[in-house]
Amino acid sequence: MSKKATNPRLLLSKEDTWVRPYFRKYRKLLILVLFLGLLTFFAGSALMFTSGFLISKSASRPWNVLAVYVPIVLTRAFGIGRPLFRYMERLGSHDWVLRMTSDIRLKLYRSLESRAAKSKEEFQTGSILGILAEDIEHIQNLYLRTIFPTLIGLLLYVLIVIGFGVFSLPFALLILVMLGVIVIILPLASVAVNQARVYRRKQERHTLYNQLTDSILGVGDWQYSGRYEEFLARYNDAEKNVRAEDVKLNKYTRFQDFMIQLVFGLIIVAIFIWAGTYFGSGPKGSLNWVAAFVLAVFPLMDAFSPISQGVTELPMYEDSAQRLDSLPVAEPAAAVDETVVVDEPLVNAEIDFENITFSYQETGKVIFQAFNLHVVAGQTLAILGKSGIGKTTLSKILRGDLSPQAGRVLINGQPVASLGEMSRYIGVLNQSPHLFNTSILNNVRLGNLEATDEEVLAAIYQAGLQSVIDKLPEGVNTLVEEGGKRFSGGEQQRIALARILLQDAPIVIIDEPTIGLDPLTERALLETVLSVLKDKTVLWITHHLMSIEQADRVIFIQTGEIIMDDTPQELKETNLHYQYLLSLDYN
Ligand SMILES: Nc1ncnc2c1ncn2[C@@H]1O[C@H](COP(=O)(O)OP(=O)(O)OP(=O)(O)O)[C@@H](O)[C@H]1O
Repeated sequence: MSKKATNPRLLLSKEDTWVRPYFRKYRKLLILVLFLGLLTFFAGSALMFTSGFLISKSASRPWNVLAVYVPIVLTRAFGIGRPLFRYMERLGSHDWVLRMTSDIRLKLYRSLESRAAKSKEEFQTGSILGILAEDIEHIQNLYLRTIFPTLIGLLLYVLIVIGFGVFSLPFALLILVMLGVIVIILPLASVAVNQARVYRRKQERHTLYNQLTDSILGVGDWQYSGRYEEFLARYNDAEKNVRAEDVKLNKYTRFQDFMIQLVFGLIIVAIFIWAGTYFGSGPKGSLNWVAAFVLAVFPLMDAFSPISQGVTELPMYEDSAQRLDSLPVAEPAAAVDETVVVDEPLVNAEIDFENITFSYQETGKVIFQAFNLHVVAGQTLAILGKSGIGKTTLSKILRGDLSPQAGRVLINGQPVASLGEMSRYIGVLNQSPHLFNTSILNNVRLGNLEATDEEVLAAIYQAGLQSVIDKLPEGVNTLVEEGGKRFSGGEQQRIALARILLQDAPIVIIDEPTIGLDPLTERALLETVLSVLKDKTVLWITHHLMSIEQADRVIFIQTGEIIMDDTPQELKETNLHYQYLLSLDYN
């Protein structure tokens, strides 16, 4: 968590970069929404006012038809106006919220994408799901349930007090106090009582998300180890905590609603008495105003009652804002003039690692120290080395997912950082490519969304999937099912390979895609992969030496240095260590 995340009052403070900026950005729409909100309540109140007047007037035998005709027209006008304004206000406020959510989602995506490789390590899947599912929705609700109703309620509060002030100052003061209980005292009391509770509930929900996703991702292992019951019990316990907080909060909400209704009842009685005395002392017909005033107050209840609930939820929004704020700030894209824009597809790409020094911040362990490597364009380079020596780290440095503390990485003489979108340059075939729950065709098309069906099919067949597809009743339109489980490991890798072929990047990193495959499937897959990628620059990270003779060059990394570097044929003849590795692999 960043330092900012511990700031107790982040929401809407100057440091808040997730909520506050949108106030300014869409302020005109905000003003319009507030105005329409006010008009809605005004029309509702005026409707009841004119209706009350009309009923009373009609009952007192009006001396002139115009005395009822005008209120009838007004009743109609306000009756139509109220839903119309409400509709427009809803339209406006949701438009505002959707615009803002879309901005926030984009910002969130950029933030996670800019450090895609790191985000996965820094944030648990559950946290990210929590942010996507809950926090953004909370921020939406912050506007719809708290900010808009509170602002409209406060504005109405002021207007009503001023309105009564026109007739009678003492009564306006009484209304100021009584409505103040609903608009100010009850919300503050609710925050004081529930703040910690709302915050705790949010935290517990978040823990629940983390636990649940973590456990579900490993549900198989829970079952295999015979501890499924324990898993369920743990989850139920965590959920029970959340529910216990919910029950307490609901209890308080019911009490609060009761208090609001009670105070409102008192306000109505007060207005009834005041209007009776105030207008009753005039000429006879003046009593007509009593019903008008009393009825006009009823619709206003809808304006004031949501304030307490909305304000109570503030700590929850605060927590969401803090969590969003703890996300990495998206690294700004390199300025266009510094970015090398390549319009033509790159065919050849050579790679240079120059004096790379790298250690993971978390452990401080130095993985590379002044590491140098030049890879010729079109070369297939096999990278060997003990587990944990840094082979995958090297590929991440090449992709720019990790930045070295010293040195630089060049592709065709250009620093990787200045190249912009890396998928134009590098494709990756790793141990577990993700297949989405859609057709084979769509999964492969991900490599290049512009590709025609013919191009997609060509890539599929090149990846050696013809015989697999032929057996499927729906051919390339067959769904791969979640995570690709409709297909075997080797077949999934071939689908991923087709995707890479379609992507047509000049460099491909192959990071042990054959793990878990039987030797025959492994050999067949490697043969396809290496032959279809033979014109590209390939960095092939491997433990197995199967098919290694197809590489142009083999290097062996040990404690951050290259201790072996030659063609596989030369190494086989001259290098004892390599011969030993070969003997291990083939025995
Ligand atoms: N995010 C990380 N934070 C801290 N240390 C890490 C991180 N990722 C990897 N490491 C460590 O860095 C070292 C190199 O890891 P890397 O995955 O690059 O090794 P590798 O050679 O590809 O291993 P393998 O062949 O087993 O896949 C390991 O000791 C690993 O524990």
